[in-house]
Amino acid sequence: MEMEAVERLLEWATAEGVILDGIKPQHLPGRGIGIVATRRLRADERILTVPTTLLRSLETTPLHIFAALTNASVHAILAASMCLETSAEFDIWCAVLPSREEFAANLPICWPPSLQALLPSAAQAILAQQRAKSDRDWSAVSAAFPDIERDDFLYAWNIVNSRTFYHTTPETKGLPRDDHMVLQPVADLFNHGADGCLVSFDDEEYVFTTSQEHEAGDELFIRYGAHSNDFLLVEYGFALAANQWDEARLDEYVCPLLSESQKQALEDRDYWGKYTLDAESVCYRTMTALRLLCLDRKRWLAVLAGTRDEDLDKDVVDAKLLDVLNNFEANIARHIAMVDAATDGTQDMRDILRARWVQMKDMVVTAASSLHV
Ligand SMILES: C[S@@+](CC[C@H](N)C(=O)[O-])C[C@H]1O[C@@H](n2cnc3c(N)ncnc32)[C@H](O)[C@@H]1O
Repeated sequence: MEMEAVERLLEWATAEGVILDGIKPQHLPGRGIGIVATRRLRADERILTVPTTLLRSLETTPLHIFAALTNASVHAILAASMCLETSAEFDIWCAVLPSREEFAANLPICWPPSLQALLPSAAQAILAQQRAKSDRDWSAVSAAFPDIERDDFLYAWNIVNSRTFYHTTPETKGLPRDDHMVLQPVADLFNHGADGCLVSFDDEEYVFTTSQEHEAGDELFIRYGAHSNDFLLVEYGFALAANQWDEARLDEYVCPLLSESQKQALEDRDYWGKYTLDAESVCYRTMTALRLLCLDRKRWLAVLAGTRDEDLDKDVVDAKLLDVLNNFEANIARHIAMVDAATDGTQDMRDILRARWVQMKDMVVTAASSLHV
């Protein structure tokens, strides 16, 4: 995309009251457009202000669209409204949005099913939910607006999915949390990072403020949420190389080891499932389940009650954990081999997929090497 499109967007946006102070959009390799500092910035500087009048929300949706979709989600309404909009102003905004080809390459929802099937199970679960939501929204919109093409709707739906901001007004406050969303120009060019700028809004404006100092040329981020890489990959089409919120699910390796009665004991105490591994270690739930495989019930309960020191059984539980991690690693190796053998989709898709499995392998290897078994 040419830079003139960004220049035109800025010209229009500033004429409409958007204020950029010390920042500008810039093409960044591998991240599309992002926001960079044009000068040294202090912490607590207001760098971007977007007037509420420029937000695309439920309230600014033309009445006939809103009225035809009364039971649909705000996500569906915003996407339908994008499909039906014909103003020249909106064209200026759309010119900087990611292309359909970029979405097709990056977003798993657009991939061939054979590649989707090679996603880690946590990502597949997120994808299934996303698809259910988009199918529901498409049913509502196609019934109300039969002239909207499915491909156009899905493109708009993905734009809304990957670029909206949390926002409420007294009128929208009562809606479900998922419906508290608005689109806004320029602000939607911030990429995601852990140390993001601060965001806030009131009736008049949406405001972005630095949370720390930045040098000129630094990219500025906002935090989309405390998301794992599986979530980022499915919802936004990228994963971070270093992600403090990354995690992998261990359920498929832990649950089959437990008998019915052990499962019941865990369920009774709310320790069944949701076993996770993060960049540093496995969660307490996992250790509790694995401990049940190693100890008799009396001792296991004593650890839970705090009357038996959990370190007493550390070696034997760690050995069980190592078995689990080794099984996981073997499964990762199988998936990497399947991705390498795959011919469906594009090389970009397969590279994204492979990179995700390699990240998981790194997590498993790090966790295994910290065990002294
Ligand atoms: C709200 S938009 C941000 C602006 C976007 N880069 C653009 O060119 O329009 C969200 C999209 O930006 C990209 N993105 C955001 N943060 C990223 C990051 N840390 N690394 C790579 N891509 C990122 C993803 O494609 C994501 O779907």
